[in-house]
Amino acid sequence: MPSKKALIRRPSPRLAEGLVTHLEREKVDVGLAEEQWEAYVEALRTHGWETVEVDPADDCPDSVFVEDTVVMYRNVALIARSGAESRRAETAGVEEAVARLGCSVNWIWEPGTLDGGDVLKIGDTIYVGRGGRTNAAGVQQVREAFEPLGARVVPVPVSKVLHLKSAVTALPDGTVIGHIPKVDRPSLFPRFLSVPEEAGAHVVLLDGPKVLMAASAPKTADLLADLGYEPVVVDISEFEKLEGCVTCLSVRLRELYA
Ligand SMILES: NC(=O)NCCC[C@H](N)C(=O)O
Repeated sequence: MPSKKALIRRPSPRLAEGLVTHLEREKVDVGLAEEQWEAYVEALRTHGWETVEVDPADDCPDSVFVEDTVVMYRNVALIARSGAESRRAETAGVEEAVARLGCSVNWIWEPGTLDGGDVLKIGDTIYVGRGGRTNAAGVQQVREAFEPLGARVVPVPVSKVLHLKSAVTALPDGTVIGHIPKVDRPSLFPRFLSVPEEAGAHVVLLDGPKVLMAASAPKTADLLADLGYEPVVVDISEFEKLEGCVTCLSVRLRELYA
């Protein structure tokens, strides 16, 4: 029976100092962000995910975006090396957490850079965004880490948004969804569905037809409901001000041996 564990990390009190690259900086309400984070975690739990809290990294403003620190494939945790130097200290606590869960641990090494937000797995295909945070050496190291385990790595250019998964994610049947103005090459994906909102491109697969989505994409939620999915909606406005989305607040671990 596959495990359903999800790594999460409590927001830093310095969250408001988080990086912004493609957006104008807006004031972040840290108290509201904490409430939104609790509701996000509760939504995961309600749908059967056991949440595993990584030790907080209070000095790292962006540490809540735990997805960027590690990529899981089967039982292997590949510890990222962020393209943003200010985020590199975040990995220490994550490394401890995945080791405690019994994962094999591997690392992206210099000169490679990789943010987990650039990695989209669909079955054994691993799309890796080559953009502002992930370089060619990072892509190559993902190949070397995971292709011997049976994965196929497909590099994808990313120029319009922070990460690949800011542009596209995938529905339970593997259809890739994205908001066309933000996707560099939709034709790289075998099945692509365009959605009407940028935030509509972000779904976390919860269970069967249930998909976790942001409240900022109501038209996409309607579209997906019309296609037979069951959107579970959370408000993550304070994280969106820092270019975060629903995917980046957790790392789901589905194939642990323990
Ligand atoms: N995977 C993600 O979408 N992560 C969001 C990271 C946002 C953070 N402010 C950053 O710029 O790194």
